[in-house]
Formats: sequence, structure tokens, C-alpha cells
Amino acid sequence: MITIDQYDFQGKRALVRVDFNVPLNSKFEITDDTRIRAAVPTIKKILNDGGSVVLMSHLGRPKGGPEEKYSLKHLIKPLEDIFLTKVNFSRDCVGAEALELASSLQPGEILLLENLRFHAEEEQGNQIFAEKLSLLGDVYVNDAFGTAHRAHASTAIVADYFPHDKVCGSVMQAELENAQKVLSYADRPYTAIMGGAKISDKIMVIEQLLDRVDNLIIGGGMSYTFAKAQGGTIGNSLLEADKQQLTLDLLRKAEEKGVKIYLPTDSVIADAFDNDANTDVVASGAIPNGWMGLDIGPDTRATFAEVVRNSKTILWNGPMGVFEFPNFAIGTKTIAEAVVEATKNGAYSLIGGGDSAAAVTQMGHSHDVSYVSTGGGALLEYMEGKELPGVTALQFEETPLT
Ligand SMILES: Nc1ncnc2c1ncn2[C@@H]1O[C@H](COP(=O)(O)OP(=O)(O)O)[C@@H](O)[C@H]1O
Ligand SMILES: O=C(OP(=O)(O)O)[C@H](O)COP(=O)(O)O
Repeated sequence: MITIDQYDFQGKRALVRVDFNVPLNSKFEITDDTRIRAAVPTIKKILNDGGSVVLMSHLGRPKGGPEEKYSLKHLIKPLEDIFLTKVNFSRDCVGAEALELASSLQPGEILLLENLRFHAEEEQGNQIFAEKLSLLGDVYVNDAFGTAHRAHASTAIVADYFPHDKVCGSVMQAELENAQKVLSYADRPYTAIMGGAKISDKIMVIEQLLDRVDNLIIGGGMSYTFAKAQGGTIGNSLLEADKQQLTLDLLRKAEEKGVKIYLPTDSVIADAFDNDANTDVVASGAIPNGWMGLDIGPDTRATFAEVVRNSKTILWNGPMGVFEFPNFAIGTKTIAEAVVEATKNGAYSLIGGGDSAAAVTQMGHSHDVSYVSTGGGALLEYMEGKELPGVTALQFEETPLT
């Protein structure tokens, strides 16, 4: 794979796939620009070399046609503020206007293309569409780690049109290197903290982790399916009823492999899914009808935090509760603080997942951990040992020795 530092972009027009899938509010303002800032080094390297940049990305999940709320034009001004230069914009990512604007780009200039997913061909991985995109650059750079698990036209197929000039961007490179650290040579004790809403999203990665970690902490909404499967009552807490047997299998496998599993012993419960609901603290397997667990309780916080503080490698994916409601964010905050403390004491900490990353950033700790991934699904798939099409597409076929 060619890394960004190995390629000289002087006089070249770089077609750069970025993941600018950022959250916007109702006024189309970006509420978290982490993914944009992450791509800055790649873009600056190209511009500083004397190249020009054609940026392409998706935003949201449009239904295959233009939708105002998913237009990338909302990103023009924020990009201009970051790069202190005019950002040209093409109202379609392929076709005459895009070609015209791309071919007249001068070194140091930036062109932003409209949302790739306004064409259904993007997600279909359509070759003709990929070929049209390929006409917009002399060299292809993929820096969209967050979308690397998709075999879409712009993330994978387009690379075929640049057999010698396909480059791995700096976000992509850093993400792969950091994920490798927890996959291969982790210091012990190694603790994985899994939380968030759904077991089904994370079951594969949890299974893989059982071969690697010493401790597995399970919190957040997914923990209630474990509690129910173990015979507890969970009221209206999140439940994936069809996954109960799976949770028991996981617990058995963990025991066989000598992995210590930590599940919540107490929960902060609420009588409604609302920040201002009435609350109480009860044992996690004794939640009354009409109530739901929305955060880990004080005993659990203390136990989890202690395990985290004593760890040397930490992988965290998924919040411990409904952290979007301040009254149910204490569990996530406590764990974030324990991760920060462990990191200060020399542990390596990788935070992955859109919501976990947002929680850590929101709590002001994004610089106090080792690495915050820009990837959610992509990081999990990589951890599961799956091939990422966006990464494979950047690799060169081995030429047989003759
Ligand atoms: N106890 C709970 N009940 C309901 N939802 C929860 C609970 N704990 C966490 N969540 C929700 O899980 C969501 C995050 O889950 P997920 O998408 O799996 O995380 P990530 O994006 O970090 O991978 C958050 O919106 C959070 O509010
Ligand atoms: O936000 C993203 O993924 P994530 O929600 O798993 O972090 C990526 O931009 C991929 O988007 P997609 O899941 O609509 O293909």
C-alpha cells in the first residue's frame, strides 16, 4: 500500500474519498466536526506538495436522489474556515459540471463534490459510475476509514481505475495502525468495554475479543438481555429477546477461555425514557415493571472503574447508558474518567464507535486517551477480522517472482 507520505502530489489532481458523514442540526450546522478535522493532514499534504484536491463523500443515508438536508454544500463554509481558501462546489458529483470544475482546478485549490449517495449507483458499487468519478482525478486517495467496510463505487471500485496511483490517506493509515495495536501486541491486563444499545451489532466482535482480552466489561442497554437471560427481571429495559441464549453461550465461552466478565450489578432506573423521569437505583436483575434501566448504578461504576484503572490496554465501544440525557450520563462519564486515568498511567486506550467517541469528546477527554477512532461499524468489522473493501482496494497485487 502506498501511504500519503510516500507519494508526491506535485502538479497532480487528487480525487480524495473522505468520510464527511458528520452530524448536522436543524440549521444545517455541524455539531461534531471530528471527521472533517481528522482529514485535514491528508488534504494539507496534497496542497503543500503543489497538488489540487477533489473531495468526495457521502452524508447520511439519502434514498438515492438529492435531499436538501444531506447536501454537502452545508460543508463549504466550514471547510473554507479550516483551509482559509475558497472551496469550489459541484452540484453533482459526476457529469459535465464536475468535470469542468475539476479540470480547471489549479495547484492549491479545492473542489468539493455533492453527496455521492444522491446516485443509487454509489452504494451499488456501479462500475460505470466509478469510472465517471475516476475522470475527476489523476490519483486516488482513500481517507474514509469510517466507510471502509462498504464496497461502494467511491470507496473500492474506483480504485481499479488507478492501478498505479492509489494512496492510503493519513486517517486510514492511523486507524489501521491503532486497531492493529489492540489486535496484535496488547499489554496486559487487556480490558474491552462494550456498551451501547444492541447486542446484535457487537456480538461478533465480542466473540473475537474473548480470544484476546483478560476482562470484558458489558454495560449499557445491551446488558439487560444478559440480566434477563440469567433469570432477572428487567421491566421495560432494552431487550433483544432472541439473543438471550447467545448471551448465555458467551458467558460460558468466556469462562472456558478464562476471561473475566463484568456485568452491571445495579442500575439507575427511570419510569420514562426522559431526562426528567423519576429515578431510582436497584439491582440490575430486579427492575420493577414500568421502569427501565438507563445507566449503570453506583456499585457498578465503582467496580468497572477499578478494573479499567488497573488495565494496560483498553478498547471501549459503546456508552454505559443513555449519555445523551445528562441525568443518565454519569456511568459513561465515570468510565471515561477511569480510561483517562489509566492512560495517564501508561495504558493504551482506543475508543471506537460514533456514540462512544461523541461521549468522550463531549466530556472534553478526546486528547486524554490514546486514540479516538473515526470509525464505528468499520472499526468493529476490522476487529472481527473481516476484510475491509476500502482497504483491500488500496493494495497492490503481488507480482510473482520469476
Ligand atoms: N440502558 C440503555 N437503554 C437504552 N439505550 C441505551 C442504554 N445505554 C446506552 N444506550 C444507547 O445506545 C446508543 C449507542 O449505542 P451504539 O450505537 O451501539 O454505540 P456506538 O455508536 O458507540 O457504537 C446511545 O444512543 C445510547 O443512548
Ligand atoms: O457513519 C458511518 O458509520 P458509523 O455510523 O458506523 O460510524 C460511516 O460514514 C458509514 O456510513 P453508513 O453506515 O451509512 O455506510
